[in-house]
Amino acid sequence: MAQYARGSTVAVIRLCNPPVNALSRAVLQALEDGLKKADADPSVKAVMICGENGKFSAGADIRGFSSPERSGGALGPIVSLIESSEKPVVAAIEGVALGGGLEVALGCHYRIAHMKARMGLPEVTIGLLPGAEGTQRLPRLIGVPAALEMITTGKHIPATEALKLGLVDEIVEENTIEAAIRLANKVIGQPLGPRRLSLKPVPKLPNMEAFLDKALVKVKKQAWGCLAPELCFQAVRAATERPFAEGVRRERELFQVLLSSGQAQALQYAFFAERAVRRWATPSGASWSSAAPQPVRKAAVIGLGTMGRGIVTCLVKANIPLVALEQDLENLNKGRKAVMVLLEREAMKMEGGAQTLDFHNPARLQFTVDFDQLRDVDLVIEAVFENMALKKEIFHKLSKICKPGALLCTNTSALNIDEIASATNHPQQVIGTHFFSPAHVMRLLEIIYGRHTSPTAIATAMQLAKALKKVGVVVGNCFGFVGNRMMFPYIQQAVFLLEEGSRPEAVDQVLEDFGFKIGPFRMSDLAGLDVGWRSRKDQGLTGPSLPAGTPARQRHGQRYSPLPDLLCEQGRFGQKTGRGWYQYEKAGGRTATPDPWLLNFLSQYRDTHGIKTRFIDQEEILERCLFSLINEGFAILAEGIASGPEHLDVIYINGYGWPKHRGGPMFYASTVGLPRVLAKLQKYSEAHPDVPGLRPSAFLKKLVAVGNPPLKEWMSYLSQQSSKL
Ligand SMILES: CC(C)(COP(=O)(O)OP(=O)(O)OC[C@H]1O[C@@H](n2cnc3c(N)ncnc32)[C@H](O)[C@@H]1OP(=O)(O)O)[C@@H](O)C(=O)NCCC(=O)NCCSC(=O)C[C@@H](O)CCCCCCCCCCCCC(=O)O
Repeated sequence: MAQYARGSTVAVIRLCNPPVNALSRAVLQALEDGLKKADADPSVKAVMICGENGKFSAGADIRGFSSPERSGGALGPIVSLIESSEKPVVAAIEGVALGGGLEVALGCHYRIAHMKARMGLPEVTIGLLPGAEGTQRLPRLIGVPAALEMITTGKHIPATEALKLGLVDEIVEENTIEAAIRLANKVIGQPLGPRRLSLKPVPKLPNMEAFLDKALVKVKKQAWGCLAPELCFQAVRAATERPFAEGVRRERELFQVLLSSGQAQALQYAFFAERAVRRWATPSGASWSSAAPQPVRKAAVIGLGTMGRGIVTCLVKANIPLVALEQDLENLNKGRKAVMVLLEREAMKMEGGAQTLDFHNPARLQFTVDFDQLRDVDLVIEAVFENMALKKEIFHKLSKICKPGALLCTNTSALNIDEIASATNHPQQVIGTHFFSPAHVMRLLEIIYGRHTSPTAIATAMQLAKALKKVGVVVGNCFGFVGNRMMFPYIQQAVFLLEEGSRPEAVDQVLEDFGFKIGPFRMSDLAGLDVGWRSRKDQGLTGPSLPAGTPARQRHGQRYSPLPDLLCEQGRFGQKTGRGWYQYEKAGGRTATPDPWLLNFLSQYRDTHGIKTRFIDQEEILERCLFSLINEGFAILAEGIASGPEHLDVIYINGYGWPKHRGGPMFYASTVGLPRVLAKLQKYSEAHPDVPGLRPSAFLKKLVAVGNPPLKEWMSYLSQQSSKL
C-alpha cells in the first residue's frame, strides 16, 4: 500500500495501489506509518514520496466516498503531518498527481516533476472540492487567479505549465526519482519554515474583492446547476479572508455539504459508468475481454456534409491518414473548404498551433471523388444523409472495392444496420458508428452491432472511439438505437403537452431548469425540423404516402401529433429558416424568441381538433417528458439492446446534454425511486391510454415488484426473469 525504504540519508515512501495509486485507507495508514518511521530514525535526514509504476497518485479512492468507512477523512491531517516534518520532504511527481495526490505533494516542502506529468485538483468534476487543505495551500503557492481556475474547473495542467505557475520547483526529462533524491540530499539542513505553505500569506491582488466578484459570476455561469464549482469558489475565497486553520475548517464544512449532496453521488456514478462501458459485451457472448481490435492505419470518410466534415476533423486530430470522398467535384470543393476552416480553428486551439495538425499534406488528408482511392483503407465511415437506398448503394460499392478486412462503418442515427449490411459481401465487417453533431466536439460515439457484426469489428470501433478521444458505447440494432429511441417519447410528450395547452418556452424552461443545456423545442429548432419530417415521411406517417382518410391525430391506433409536420409545411424548419417553434432574428439566427404566430396557430389547432386548453404545471411537464424517456430505457434494457443502465446514462450525458450532476436518466430514476416513477407513469397512462410511451414497461414493473433494488442489481433480475417479462 506504501513501501518504505531507507537509503543512506533519504527515506523513500512509495505509494502503491495499482492502477493509479488511489489513496485508500490502507495507503494513508502506510503513508502515516512511513512518515513516523522516518521521523523516528536519526539516520534519516530527508524523505522522498513517490508513486509506484510511474504514477504519483490519482487522489483519494473515489469508491471510498460512498462506503461507510470513508477513505479520504484522514488525508488532511496526514498532509499537515508531512508539512510539519522537521526533515525535508520532497515529492517526486511522475504520471499524475491529482486531487488528494496533489494535496499530498502540496504538503511536501519541495516538488519535482517529470516533464510528461500532469497535475490537477479535479474534485469538482466528481461533485466535491479538494478536502485535504488543497483549497488553502494552492492559492498560497500559485496565487488566487491560477488556483481558482484549477480548483473550479478541475483541469489537469502539464508539468511545463506547473513550473511556470510555481506549482513545482523543477521539471526533469529523465529519472524523476533520482533527481528527487538528489534534491532531498541537497536541501538537508536548510530552513523549512519558508517551504511550509500553511505559513505563507495568500499573495495579495490590488483588487481582490472585485476580482472575486467577477470570478464568482463566471463560475456560476459555467456551473449550470452544479453545486461543486461554487463551493470550490467559496473555499478559495475563505483562503483570502481567513487564517490558514480557519480556512481549513471552512473547507471541511463545505466538503461535508458536497459529500452529502446527491450531486456528488451522481457525478461519481457517472465517472465509473464511463469506465464500465468500455467493458462491452453482447448477448451472443462477444466481449471486450476476448475480442482484439485490428489496426487502423488509413481511413476514409464518405460524404462531406455537416457530419462528414466533423468526422474528418476528428480523424485528422487523431493523426489517422485519411481519404475524404464526395460524389462530385462541386460538393467535394465545398466540403474541402469547410473542412479546412474547421481544421484551422482546431489547430489554433491546440498547443503548438497549426504545425501540430498535418492537414495540408495530401499523404495524410486526400480529397477525391474516385471510389478507387478507397482500395487500401482499413476503415471507411460513410456519412451521407439518412437514406437507406443511397446507403445500400454505397455499401454495395464498398464491398467490391475495399480490401477484404476493411471495417465498413455507417454513420446513421436510426437506420437498420442489418439492412445496410445486406448490401455487402462482408456483413461481419459492417457496424454503425453514430456520431453526434458537431462530430468533432461531441464526446459520444454510439457503436451499433448488427446480427452479423464480428467481435473484431466492435473492438476496432471501440478502439477508434478511444483514438478520437470519444466515449464509445456499444449497443444493439433497433430503430433509433438507444439515444434516439429514448428521445422519441420525450419529444412526443413535449409536443403532446403543446397540444393540450402548454407553450414551447414553458416546456423548454422546465427542462432547462432541470439541467438540460437546451430544451426540446430549442433543440428541435437547432437540429432542423425537416430532419424528423423526412424520416416521418419515409415511415409513411405523413406526406403523400399517408392513406386517405387517416385520422389527423392518430397513426396505427395510437395518438399522433401532426404539429411538427404542419410547421414544416409552412416552411418553418427552425433556426435555418428563421422560424420554427420560435422565431429568430433572421434565417440562421440563434436568438429564440416566443412567436405570437405560433400561439395563435396552436389555439386554432386546438379549436379545429376540439382540444380543451388546460393549464399544465411544471411537475407534469417534467414527469411526462422524463419518465417516458426513462420508461423506454427500461424497455431497451429488457430487450438486451444495451447491457446495463450505465450505457444509457453515459449516452445521455455525453450525447444529449443530460445534466451530469443528475447522473443520467436511469440513475435519476433510481434516485426518484422506481415505485414513484411507476406510479406516475400509471397515472399518466390512464389519462392518455392511446400513448404507448406512457405505458409502464414490464421490466420497470418487475423491478418495483421485487422491491426497488439498487441500480447495480437491475440487470440480474432481467437475466433471471426475462422469459417471464
Ligand atoms: C487518473 C486518471 C487520469 C487515469 O486515467 P486513465 O484513462 O489512464 O485510466 P482510467 O480512468 O481508466 O483509470 C484506471 C482505473 O483506475 C480507477 N481510478 C482512477 N482514479 C481513481 C480514484 N481516484 N479512486 C478510485 N479509482 C480510481 C478507474 O476507475 C479505473 O478503474 P476501473 O475499474 O473503473 O476501470 C483518471 O482515472 C482520473 O481522472 N481519475 C480521477 C482523479 C480524481 O478525480 N481525483 C480526485 C479524487 S477525490 C480526492 O482526491 C479528494 C481529496 O481532495 C481528499 C479529500 C479528503 C476528504 C477529507 C474530508 C474531511 C471532512 C469530511 C469528513 C467526513 C467524515 C465522515 O463523514 O465520515
